[in-house]
Amino acid sequence: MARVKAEIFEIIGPNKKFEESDIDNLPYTQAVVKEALRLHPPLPILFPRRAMHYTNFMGYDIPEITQVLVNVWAIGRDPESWDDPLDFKPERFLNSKSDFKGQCFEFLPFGAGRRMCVGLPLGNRMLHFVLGSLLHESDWKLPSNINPRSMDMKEPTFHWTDFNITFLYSSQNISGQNVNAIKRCDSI
Ligand code: HEM
Repeated sequence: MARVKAEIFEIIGPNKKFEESDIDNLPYTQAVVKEALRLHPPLPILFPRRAMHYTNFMGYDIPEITQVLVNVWAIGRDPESWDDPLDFKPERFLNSKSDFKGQCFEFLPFGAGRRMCVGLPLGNRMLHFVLGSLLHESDWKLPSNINPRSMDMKEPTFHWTDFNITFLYSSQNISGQNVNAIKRCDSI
């Protein structure tokens, strides 16, 4: 928080209001927003997709009419893609090409493909604008009797190994399909 504040004060100064046009000049603030979205994507599982026909994807058989759920929450914490995945380290996004425009498959807080979030430009701007304005206008402190280390910031959710992609079957499909032929996709 101190580093974001320092960056905002250096670029904007104490008297001017935070404006959307300032966002492009705040790389560390952008990295903080990305790191928050990596660890805490507001939509942890993307909207379901359905395979229109049989396909083989990276060696995995996906029968027709399979619903595919992409677990963005787990992908964002996958140790194969991220160093120290559970640590909040915005620096990992500085000088990195990793972005959430749907091309970096290890980082998909707005989804990807045809059904990716149409509100990305607005959502992205608002996150920076709200965070930036709150930090620019006010000093934030915990009450004196609260210790940051003792605060429970855990989310009541599953462990990353539970699944990265799950295949569900409609009842009409189960009867006709060899379910055993379908492998679990642990990493994408
Ligand atoms: C931090 C802000 C936001 C995040 C993280 C977010 C995330 C997402 C995600 C993950 C999806 C599903 C994409 C997929 O399945 O590939 C989605 C879809 C969608 N989002 Fe957002 N969203 C945000 C803000 C917004 C805003 C501000 C709007 C509208 C003003 C919006 C409108 C939509 C719509 C309409 C869809 C459905 C698109 C479709 O099915 O074709 N989102 N969003």
